[in-house]
Amino acid sequence: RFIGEYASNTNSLYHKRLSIDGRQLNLEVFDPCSQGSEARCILEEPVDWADGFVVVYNISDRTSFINAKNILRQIRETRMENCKGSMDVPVCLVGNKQDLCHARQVREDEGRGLAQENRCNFQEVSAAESYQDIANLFTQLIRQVMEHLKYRADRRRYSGSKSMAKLINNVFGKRRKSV
Ligand SMILES: Nc1nc2c(ncn2[C@@H]2O[C@H](COP(=O)(O)OP(=O)(O)OP(=O)(O)O)[C@@H](O)[C@H]2O)c(=O)[nH]1
Repeated sequence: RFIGEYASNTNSLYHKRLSIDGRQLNLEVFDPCSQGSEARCILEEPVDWADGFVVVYNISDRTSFINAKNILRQIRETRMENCKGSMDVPVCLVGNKQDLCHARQVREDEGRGLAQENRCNFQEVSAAESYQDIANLFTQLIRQVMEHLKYRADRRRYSGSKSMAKLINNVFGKRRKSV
């Protein structure tokens, strides 16, 4: 549901239970209060705990696009510190307020280009006009998040079994020597 007017100058955490592909999920959406003046917007804290990100700008406000660019850089830097070359945490860049395209300040191809540079998904939407597009966008991101978490768990299992194989080799090696 689109709420036209509301106070939104604090960090907000939203909870939702939902079912995707037969799996029951508890979704937590943290909407951080971004800080900074003009085109120097950054998040208050690094968001290294998040499983996925939705970065939103307003297509009729170039400053918000520059802010989104800064936030994407911040996410990328946090990802590089934490992921160490593993598959990226999913990010979706969203150009909102498509209904205001008569006052457009950011071209669609600029948004798409920024998304490509940051290896993330991209979509233009109008939260005011289409609830369904936003719902689909979240569903798509959550599917990617689940894939990403599975990938990380498989990697951990694989490196765990490699260490086990090493351990077994060492033990046998020692035994052979002592026989
Ligand atoms: N025309 C139009 N207005 C929108 C749309 N989405 C949000 N708005 C309006 O834009 C204003 C800002 O929306 P917010 O959701 O507070 O945006 P925000 O980026 O979280 O703003 P901050 O809380 O300042 O960070 C509100 O008045 C919304 O009603 C849209 O798709 N079209």
